[in-house]
Amino acid sequence: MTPAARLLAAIEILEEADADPRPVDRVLEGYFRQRRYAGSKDRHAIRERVFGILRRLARIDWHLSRSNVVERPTARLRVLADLLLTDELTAKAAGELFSGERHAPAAFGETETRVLSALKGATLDGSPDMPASVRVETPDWVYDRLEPVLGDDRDAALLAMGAEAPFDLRINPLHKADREAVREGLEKQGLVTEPTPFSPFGLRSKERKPIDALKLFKDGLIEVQDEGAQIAALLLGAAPGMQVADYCAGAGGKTLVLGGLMENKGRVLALDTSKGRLERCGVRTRRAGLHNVERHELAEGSDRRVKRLAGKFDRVMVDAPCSGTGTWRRNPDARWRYTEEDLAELTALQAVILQRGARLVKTGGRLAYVTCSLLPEENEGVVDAFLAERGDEFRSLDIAEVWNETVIPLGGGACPGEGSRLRLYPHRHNTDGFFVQILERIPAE
Ligand SMILES: C[S@@+](CC[C@H](N)C(=O)[O-])C[C@H]1O[C@@H](n2cnc3c(N)ncnc32)[C@H](O)[C@@H]1O
Repeated sequence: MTPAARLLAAIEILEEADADPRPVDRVLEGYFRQRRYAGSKDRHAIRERVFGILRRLARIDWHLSRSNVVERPTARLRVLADLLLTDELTAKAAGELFSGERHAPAAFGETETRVLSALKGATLDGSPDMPASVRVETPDWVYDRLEPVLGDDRDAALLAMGAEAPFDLRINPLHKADREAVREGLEKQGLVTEPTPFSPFGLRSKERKPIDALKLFKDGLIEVQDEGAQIAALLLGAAPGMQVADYCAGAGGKTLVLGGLMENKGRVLALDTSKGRLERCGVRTRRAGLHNVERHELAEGSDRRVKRLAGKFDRVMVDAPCSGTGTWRRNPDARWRYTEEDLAELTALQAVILQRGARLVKTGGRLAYVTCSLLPEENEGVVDAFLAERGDEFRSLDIAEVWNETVIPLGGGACPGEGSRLRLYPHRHNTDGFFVQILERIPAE
């Protein structure tokens, strides 16, 4: 494909993504499935442009709105503005790409020509009057809420959220494979990795590569998983012989860690409301060689089976649905998916889910509340409200103690958590943003 054809593809994908509620990754997959002629270099360049524009969206739109020419930016205008502001192309060079020839974007219309002259000489980050929240690509309602948790670190955290995430893999704990041997095996397949600093099962690559065709993957030895998610799962302390519930198991990212640590002894009950995700969880647990994972699709409202299981579990993971503000590195479009109004709905759901998960914990058992959100409302807000109501039954554990007693030692020196809470951030830990708090059902005197 020519550079102009790649730009046309980026415009089409951005248009589709605007009208499609699915994550942009899925839109890209669908687009390329219908265009098999696009080679790997084309796909890479198109993905870079689309993801790059999404990572720069607030700044691009700010420049466009300041031009006073357009009310609502279109995909074409965003691509054009990106060429001028980021690639710093001249109007003439941009015009050569928007040539209107076959497979190239149509030639500029009147509005676009006016935008070209309004943006002349401007660069993406070169305007001192750009508001701070725009500079770090964050909706105002999120930016304001992060001040109390991140203080002076807020902009550094959000800028780190704008970078591409490293490609983290996890070795299956069940196989007790030597991490170095797996690392060497991957290197022979052309994937260079290094051990992650905290998780003893993690390997990290700077390069993102499909692993589905690798024997190590097909044999269930490796999976893709951010190191932060690995840490969150490890901190629950699942061990052989335990009864463990994974509430909100989804496609089983954390289930696989819990089941692997339990060496197929005891039981993991994977619960979720999504049938499709639980099916994917089944495929993954089979590939991982786990026989002790049972899956159950939760009924809407209160679930009869879960009710009967009250007080039966040694460990319960509540990996609650959330705004995903901690995952913006890999889902740049997620920044703009949720609104302030959605937050109230999410926190109400999280409170209900925490209550339901808590019901399953036996006396002396543990409950992990985990989100991949940075927002205090979804994290300590939910746990504090729960403890205010049920503080006579549950107490928070000191996160450093939990970290230190984790059966499989975590690396990276001292626990980066404080008090009862662990917060992981890309700018400090090079993980996605995560929140973890571990509660214990108070044993009888
Ligand atoms: C953060 S994701 C879980 C990710 C998963 N634990 C992993 O590690 O791959 C949250 C999950 O909550 C599920 N969910 C949404 N509403 C729920 C509810 N009311 N009860 C239980 N699960 C729910 C979603 O289907 C989604 O799979």
